[in-house]
Amino acid sequence: MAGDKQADSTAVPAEARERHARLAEQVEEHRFRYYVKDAPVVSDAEFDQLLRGLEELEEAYPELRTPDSPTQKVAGSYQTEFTAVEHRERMLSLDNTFNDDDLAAWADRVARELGAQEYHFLCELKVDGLAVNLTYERGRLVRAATRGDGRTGEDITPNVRTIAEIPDRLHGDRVPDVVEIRGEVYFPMEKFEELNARLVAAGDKPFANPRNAAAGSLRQKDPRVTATRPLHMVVHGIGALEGFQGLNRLSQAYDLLKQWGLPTSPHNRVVDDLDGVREFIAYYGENRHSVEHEIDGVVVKLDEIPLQGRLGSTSRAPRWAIAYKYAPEEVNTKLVNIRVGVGRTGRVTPYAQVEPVTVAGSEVEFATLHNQDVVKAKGVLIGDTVVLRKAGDVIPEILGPVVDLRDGSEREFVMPSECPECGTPLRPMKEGDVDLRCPNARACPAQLRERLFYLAGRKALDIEHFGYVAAAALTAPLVPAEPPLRDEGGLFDLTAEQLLPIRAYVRDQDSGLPKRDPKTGEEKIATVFANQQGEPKKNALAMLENIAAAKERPLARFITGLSIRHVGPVAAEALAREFRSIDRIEQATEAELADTEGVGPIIAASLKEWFAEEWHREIIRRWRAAGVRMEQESTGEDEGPRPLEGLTVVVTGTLEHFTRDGAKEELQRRGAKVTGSVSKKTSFVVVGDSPGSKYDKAMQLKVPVLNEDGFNVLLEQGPEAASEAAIPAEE
Ligand SMILES: NC(=O)c1ccc[n+]([C@@H]2O[C@H](COP(=O)([O-])OP(=O)(O)OC[C@H]3O[C@@H](n4cnc5c(N)ncnc54)[C@H](O)[C@@H]3O)[C@@H](O)[C@H]2O)c1
Ligand SMILES: [Zn+2]
Repeated sequence: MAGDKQADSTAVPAEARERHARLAEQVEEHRFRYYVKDAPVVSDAEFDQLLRGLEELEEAYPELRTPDSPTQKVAGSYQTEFTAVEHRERMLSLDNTFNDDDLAAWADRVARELGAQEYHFLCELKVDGLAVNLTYERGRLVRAATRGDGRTGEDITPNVRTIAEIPDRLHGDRVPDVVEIRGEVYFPMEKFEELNARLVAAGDKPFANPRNAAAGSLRQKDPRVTATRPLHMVVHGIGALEGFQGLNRLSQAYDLLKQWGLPTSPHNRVVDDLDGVREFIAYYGENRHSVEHEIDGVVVKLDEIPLQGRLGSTSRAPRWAIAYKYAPEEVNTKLVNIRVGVGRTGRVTPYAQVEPVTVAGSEVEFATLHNQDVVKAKGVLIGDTVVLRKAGDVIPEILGPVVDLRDGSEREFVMPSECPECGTPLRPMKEGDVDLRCPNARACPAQLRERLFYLAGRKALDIEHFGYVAAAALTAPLVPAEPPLRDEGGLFDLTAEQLLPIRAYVRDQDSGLPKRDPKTGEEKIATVFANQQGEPKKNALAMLENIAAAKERPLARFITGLSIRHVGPVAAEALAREFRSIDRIEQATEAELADTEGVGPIIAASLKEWFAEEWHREIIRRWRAAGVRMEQESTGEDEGPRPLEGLTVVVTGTLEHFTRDGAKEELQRRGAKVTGSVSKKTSFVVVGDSPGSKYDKAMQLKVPVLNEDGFNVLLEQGPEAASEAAIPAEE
């Protein structure tokens, strides 16, 4: 074999030639799975890597760059179930860059080619969907096709007709004889989970991600199926154009497309130079998820259409445009196991343990699965290769399984019936709840650990040097047998002597599991608070000091730290503002709690339930005995007169000079009570723009209504003057 190749008169080593052939075959195979089956088995990043491998070989050995190399073609041409149709004008792909240097090199090339000509860059979002070509003749949609190999695509006209935002007829009288419109059909991320759930329930294969869902939904034999899918389109180019003159700028052409009724993108921007492009790239890098569709990058185009022609195209991509790709947010990895974790309110949630992968800059080993219904709906099996997505700061999630890689060894997840940490049978809190809970709230080591960690965390008491490992060590040590904390009550009584003997598992905060030594595989156990001489570690002393200092934290932080269901920092603030001490919250009636703005009936009921538990009240007593006040500090500014004492005010709608919270604060500072619903007892309703039903209710009940001017009168001159400034009730 090797001999044969050497006999070949070429300079390409046999090994390189073989590697090229192998890679080319792989690329073709993956393209087939991606473009025809709508079910790729590798991530885009892995695919791009293979393609780059080919390109690098061809750089080194240009002879390998034959016209039928996958690097020279737009995808491939395949036999499919659809009728083949020729595009009038070729549909091209785009050259990619992944960094600023390559982008600058492209811009330099453009500058060199165009010399002294003036030109602009048109920045667009790179929509992650599938490319479609719409042909309109005399304003009527006559054909829609996929890109195919760029010359010949698949006829999907009946399918495309089911997409509501694609017009059957172009509006206006100035429409061309013939125009090809290029764009991207996409599937909205927020509908994706629902679709997979439906498919799985019907026994069909789920999609691995929204892009495949778009392609798979559009490329249906039966257009009635397509019609049930929430597909959308964004147009981003023009192909053939007949009987129409005078298009000079692509950005202006888009305005025209918009007038014709086509769905153009609201995000396009024309900029003068590369710095403008960089700004656009940076902006959408930050705001990638504020857009209605998934994007995988930015497309930069030369805006001047005649100059585009001067730069021309290669066999696969225009030279006048370039795609800048963002770091991928999706990777493929193996779903090693599905475990369940117990949260601080006892909620038991399945989570995925995957083979560790790096995505969006961080290593991921765990992904959320929410509850057992979500696991079912996603159609994932333990052992599957899955598509994992990590978008920005959001917790990593699993999009879907790569069904085509199953080998039969995968197994279904079964929700355990008992708490993994305390063995208590799990049950829903209320009938009909999807979530299962461990009802052993007080003694379940997982719940106690999580509650304590939250109590010491940023949102609550913010105790430095009190992390997850400490929370676990204090509540469930291996030594001593009796843990220093049986619940949160003893937090402020901890002493150095209690800490010193503690030996405990070093637990991982994401999974709650003991960490393992990477070398031996054994679970890590540590003397958490003492050094080798048996003296307290610096951190341990600092922790104790910080615990003592935390006694002075504002009331709201204590309320937050109690892990009362539904009571987060916002509700805690509202409660602290209104009631000013933990005792008054305990003594308040459910109705009084519910009537507090920012609280409402669900939280009110939850508070009542919480205070009904004896051991909960004991926590408060012990904290108080340790010197914690849990009362709202009166600051200097709060000491002022309280001219609005006794009034109950509702604020609704948008005010011009106050935020809603700002308005509330002004009222409360003057002693008024602010509530969320209008009743006969309401003294005033302050209305801004678009006030809605509360305004109607106030009018109905003849409660005085104040606009922003009236509100200022109330703040500055008091209730009597405000009554006169009220909007008269309609008769
Ligand atoms: N995972 C796999 O197995 C697999 C296989 C094949 C291809 N792929 C992926 O498909 C992509 C390659 O496809 P490609 O050759 O179409 O290149 P591309 O997707 O990188 O770029 C070209 C396409 O971008 C689209 N596009 C989106 N927004 C646009 C805009 N504003 N202006 C112009 N065009 C816009 C157009 O449809 C155009 O055809 C890569 O992301 C690759 O990873 C993946
Ligand atoms: Zn438990």
